[in-house]
Amino acid sequence: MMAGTPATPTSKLHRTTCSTPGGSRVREEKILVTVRLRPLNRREQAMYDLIAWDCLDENTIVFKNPNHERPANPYIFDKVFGPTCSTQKVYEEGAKDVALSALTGMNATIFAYGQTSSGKTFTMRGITENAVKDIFEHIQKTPERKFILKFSALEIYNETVVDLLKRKSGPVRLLDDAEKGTNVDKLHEEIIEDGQHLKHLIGICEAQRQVGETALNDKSSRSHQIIRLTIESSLRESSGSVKSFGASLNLVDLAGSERASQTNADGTRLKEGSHINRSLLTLTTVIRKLSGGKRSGHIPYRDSKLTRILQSSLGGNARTAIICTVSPALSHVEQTRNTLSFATSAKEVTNTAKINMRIARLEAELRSPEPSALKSILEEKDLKIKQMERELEELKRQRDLAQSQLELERKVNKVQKGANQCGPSSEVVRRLSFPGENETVATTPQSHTRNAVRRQSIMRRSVTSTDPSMLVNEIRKLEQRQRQLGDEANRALEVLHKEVATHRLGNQETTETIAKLLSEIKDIQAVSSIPEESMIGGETNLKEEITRWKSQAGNIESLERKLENVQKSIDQLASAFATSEETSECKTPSKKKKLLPFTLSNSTNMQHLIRSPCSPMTPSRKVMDYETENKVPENNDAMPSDNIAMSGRSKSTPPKSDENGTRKSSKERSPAAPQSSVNVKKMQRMFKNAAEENIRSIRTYVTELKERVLKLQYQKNLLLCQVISMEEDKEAGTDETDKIDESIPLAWHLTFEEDRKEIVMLWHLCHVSITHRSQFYLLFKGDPSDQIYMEVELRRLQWLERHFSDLGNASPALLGDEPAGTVSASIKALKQEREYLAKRVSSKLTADEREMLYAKWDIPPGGKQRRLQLVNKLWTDPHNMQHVQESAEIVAKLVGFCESGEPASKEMFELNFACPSDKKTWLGWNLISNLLNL
Ligand SMILES: Nc1ncnc2c1ncn2[C@@H]1O[C@H](COP(=O)(O)OP(=O)(O)OP(=O)(O)O)[C@@H](O)[C@H]1O
Repeated sequence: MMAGTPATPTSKLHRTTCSTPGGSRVREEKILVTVRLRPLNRREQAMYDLIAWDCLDENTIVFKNPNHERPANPYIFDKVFGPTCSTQKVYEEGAKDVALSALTGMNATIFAYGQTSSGKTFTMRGITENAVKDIFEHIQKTPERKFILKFSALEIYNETVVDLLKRKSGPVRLLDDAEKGTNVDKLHEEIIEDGQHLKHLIGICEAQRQVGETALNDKSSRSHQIIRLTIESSLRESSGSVKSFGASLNLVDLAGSERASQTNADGTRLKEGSHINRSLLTLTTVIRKLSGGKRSGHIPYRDSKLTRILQSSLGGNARTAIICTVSPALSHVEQTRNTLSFATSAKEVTNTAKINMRIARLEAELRSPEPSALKSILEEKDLKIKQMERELEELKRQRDLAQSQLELERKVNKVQKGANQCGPSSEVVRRLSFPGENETVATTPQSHTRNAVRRQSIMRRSVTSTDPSMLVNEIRKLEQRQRQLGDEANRALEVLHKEVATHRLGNQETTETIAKLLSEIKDIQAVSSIPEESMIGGETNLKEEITRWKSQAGNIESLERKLENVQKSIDQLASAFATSEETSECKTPSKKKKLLPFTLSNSTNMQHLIRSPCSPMTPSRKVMDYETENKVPENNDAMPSDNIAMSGRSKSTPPKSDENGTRKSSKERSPAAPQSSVNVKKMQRMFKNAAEENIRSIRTYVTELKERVLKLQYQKNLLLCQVISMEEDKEAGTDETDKIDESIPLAWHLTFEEDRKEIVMLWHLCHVSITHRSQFYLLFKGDPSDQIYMEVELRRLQWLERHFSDLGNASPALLGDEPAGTVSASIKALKQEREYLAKRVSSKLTADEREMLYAKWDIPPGGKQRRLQLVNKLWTDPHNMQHVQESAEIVAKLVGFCESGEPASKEMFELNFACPSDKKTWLGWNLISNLLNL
C-alpha cells in the first residue's frame, strides 16, 4: 500500500522566491494536490454498494478495511474534501490562490483528475464559475490597472485537438516554440467584454464538447477540455516602474480513466476510452518521472497531445493545482487507489513559476537600443497614440449622446409624472412586469440610461399622437374590441350554462360545484355585457371620454376575476368527476352513467362552443371527432338507444314500453343483456371521453378568455396614459410642450433603432431561431404601431438572457445533472435549423443567385458543403446592420416568407404578456417554427 507523505500547505515547498536580473520574480513550489470524495451516486446506491473510504481529517483519507484485520495506511494531501463538502470550499482551499496568480502575471493551471463519473466535470464547473467571479471582482477593485481578458478553448478528442469556439474549422495543429513551448496554432481567441460574455463562451464550449453515455455516467466527457483565460494588465498611468503582466489561467477538465469492463464500452466508446487511457497514462508517467526529482532524465511530454499542451504546467513555468476526484464505492476501490497513487506522485512535482513582465523586454531593448528595436518601439507608440485618439473621440461621442439623452429624459419626465398619477393601477403594473424587471440588467451607465429611455418609450408614443380625435378613435376601437369580447364570452357562456344545467345529478359535491358554477356564469354575463349606447360618445371631447372610460374600468377587472373563479370551479368539477369515475369503476354500469357531469344531449351545444370564434380548438377536425364519438350508432340492433337509457336512467326513469305499450321488467329484457353489456361499456367509455374532452375544452376556452382580457387591459392602460399626458400638456400649454413635440419624432426614431439593435444582440446571445429573427426583422420597420411588439420582444429576450445566465450561475447540484441545459439545447436547435435551411439553398435559389451569394459571402469555389457554409455565415455579426439585413433577406427567401406575396401578419408575434417564467418550460418562439414546419 502506498502511503502518502505529509504535505500540508505549510510544509509546501517555497524554496525561493527571488528576483531575476530582468525584474521577473520566480516562485518555486510544489503542485497543490487535493482530493475530493463525492457521495455515493444513485447507481451505486441502487446496487447497495458500500462506502469504502473515510476522511479522517482535513488532510487524510483512509481505506476502511472491511475485514478490520489491520488498519490501512492513510493517504495525506494538501487537503481532503469529504462527500458533504461544497464546491465553493473546494475552490477556496484547493484552487483560488493558484487561479488568481494569473492576475499578477503568473501562469496558472487547475485540473481535475480521476476515474470516470468521479465528479471532475461537476467540480471544474464550480471552480471555473468561482474563479471567473473572483477575477472580475479583482478587476473592479483594481481601477489603477487596465486589464484585457482573452478567452480560448480546445478539446483533445481521440488525440485530435479541436478549437471549441471554431469547431467547424477542423483539427488544429500544435507548434513547438523553443522559448514558449508548445503553442496551439490559430486557436481562436475572443476578447472578453464582461462576465456575461465569458459565461456565454463557456456555455458554447459545454455545448460543443464531446459527451457520451457510458454504463457509469450518462454524460461522460469523452475528451479533455482546456479553457484558457489570458489576462494582460498594465498600469493606467506611467510611473517610475511601469509594469505590464501577461499570464494564462488554464482550467482543465480531463476525461476520466475507465475500464472497458466497467463502462461496458464497445465501438466508438471503446475507441474513445483507449485514447483517453493512453493519454492519461502518459500524464501519469510524466508526473511520476517528475516526482522523482530528476529533471535531467527524459520526460515523455511528447507522447501525448495532452502533456505537450500542459508541459509548462507540469514542472515548468506555472503554478498548478490538481483536484483528484474519487468515488467512495467499494466497487471502484482499485480505480480510487490508482487516483490516490497519481495524487501522491503529483504532490512531489516542483514547478517554477515566473511573473511574466512584458515591460522587462521593452526596458532591456531600451537599454541597448538597436535601430530596428527602436523603430518597433516608436511604431508601437504611434499605434497607441492613434488608439487613444480614437478612444477620446468615442468618449466625446458618448458624452454628447448622454447629454442629449439627459435632456430628453428631463422633458419626458414631465409627461411621465402625469401618467404616473393616473396611470395603470398598481395591480396592472404588477401583472405587466416580469420578475426582476427592476433589477439592473446592464450595468454600464449608458445601457442604464438606454433602458430608462426605453421604458419611457411607451409614454413618448403617447406624446407623438397629438390629435385628440385620433385618441378618441383609439379609445372607441378598444371599446369595440372589449364589447366584441364581451359578446363572444356571453355567447359561449350561454352554451356553457346550458351544458351545465342539463347535467344529470351526481353526488352531493358535484351538485354543489355545478350550482356554484351556474351562478358564477350568470354573474359574468352581467359584468361582461357593456351596453352599446355607453360606448359611443358623440363629440370628440377627451375629458368626457376619459371620465366615462374610467367609470368602466372596474368592468374588465371584475370580468377577469370572475373568469378566474369559473376556472377554479371547472377544475373542481373535473377533479370531482375524476374521483367519482374512479370510485364508480367497481359499480354497475347504470350507476356510472349517473355520475357523468355532462350528457350527450348537449353535443350540438358543445359544437357551438367549440366553434365559437375565439375557441382555441382547431375548427373542423375536432368537431368531426365529437360528431362521430357522440353519435349513437344507427344500425346496430344489438345496441338500441334504450340500452343507454336503461343504463343511465334505471333508477330515475320508469322502464320504457315495448311496441305494444307493455312495460317490460329488466328481467324480461335479459336475453339481450350479455351482448349489449359489452356495447354499453363501450358507449360508457365514449361518454366518459366526451365528457372529459368537454371539460378540457371549456377550461382551455376560459383560459383564453382570461388572456384576452389581460391583453385588452394592457392596451387600455397604454392608451389611458397617452390620453392623460395629452390632456396635461394641453392644460399646461407651455412652450416646453412645443419643444417636446419638436424633439420627439426624432427621439422615437432613435429609440426604435436602439431597441432594434438591442434585440438583434439579444437574439445572437440567446441563440434564437434565425427564421424567427428574419421574420421579425423584416416585419417591424419602425412604424409607431410596432412599438408594442418591440417592447414585448425585448422583454422576452431580456428574460431569456437572464434565465440563461441564471442557469449559468446556479450550482450544478441544484440543477441536477444538466446545468445550463437550455443554452446547449438552443445552440443545438439553431445548428439543426441551419442544416435544414442549407438543404433548401438549391431549391429556393437559382444557380446564378447561389453563385452570386457564394462570391459575396466569401465561400471559396470548390469548397465542401458550400450551402451549409453560406447558411452558417448568416446572422453571425450582430454589430453590422447591413449583414443583419442581408441575412434576413436570404433566410426569407429560403423559408419562403415572400412567396405568397402577402406580408406576414404581425399578430403571429403574439403579444403574450404572461410572464415566461410562470410556465414550467418556456418553448420560446415555437409558434413561428411551427408555422414554418421547422
Ligand atoms: N461532489 C458531488 N456531489 C454531488 N454530485 C456529484 C458530485 N460529484 C459528481 N457528482 C455527480 O456525479 C455524476 C458524474 O459526475 P461528472 O460527470 O462530473 O463525473 P466525471 O468524473 O467528470 O465523469 P467523466 O469522466 O465520465 O466525464 C454527475 O451527475 C454529477 O452531478
